[in-house]
Amino acid sequence: MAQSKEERILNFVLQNAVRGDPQSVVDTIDKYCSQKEWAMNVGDEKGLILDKILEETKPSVLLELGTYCGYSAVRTARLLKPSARLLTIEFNPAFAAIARQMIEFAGVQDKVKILEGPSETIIPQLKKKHEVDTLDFVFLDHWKDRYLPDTILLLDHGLLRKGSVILADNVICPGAPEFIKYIRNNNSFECTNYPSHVEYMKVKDAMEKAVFVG
Ligand SMILES: O=C(NC/C=C/[C@H]1OC[C@H](O)[C@@H]1O)c1cc([N+](=O)[O-])cc(O)c1O
Ligand SMILES: [Mg+2]
Repeated sequence: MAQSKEERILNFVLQNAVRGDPQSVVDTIDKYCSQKEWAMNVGDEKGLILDKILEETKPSVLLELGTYCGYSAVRTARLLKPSARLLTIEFNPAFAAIARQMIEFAGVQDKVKILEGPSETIIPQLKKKHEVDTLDFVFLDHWKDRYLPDTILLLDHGLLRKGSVILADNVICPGAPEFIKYIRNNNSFECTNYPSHVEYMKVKDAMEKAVFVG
């Protein structure tokens, strides 16, 4: 069977990064995806915005939607305190398998748990099945037309508390217009836009931070 792009990215990491060193895994994926094959990781430029917001928020319980190869899970986990936990939801089994190996190679498997399946099924299970009370930080990077329905699911299931931070990737490209319209017009959220570029490209993109104020 021909190798997938995601398998090529993983193999490049296994052969060129340092086992147990999450920064080297992040840098190696960025090197491959900027020089050899583009892939939809949040990347180095928007990754620095993610880093800054994580360092400001100091979250203990985090949720990511859209694991893909595990780039942002590794990038996030490298900044978390030892007791913090990241749950990351991935719909595609092939991507989940790549991400699992990426996360283990980086040595952050004790902080990261991949939940395989559709976000609309898993979000309602977070409290009872995954022992979540409320979420401190949510990173939206999955299908862009799921940003709004999944944000509403988080609210409906009492998963946000005063101060919970939602950070959304790609609010310009590919764009999440319904999500942006809703979140910027909802007084329960305080929004901040962070202009940037699509990973590894000169195309304009942005991230949106929405703090739940209750
Ligand atoms: O579609 C994008 N993301 C969709 C991600 C989908 C992931 O979540 C579920 C699916 O199995 C995949 O792992 C995307 C697309 C571009 N792009 O420039 O086309 C840039 C990005 O940062 C993106 O996140
Ligand atoms: Mg993205």
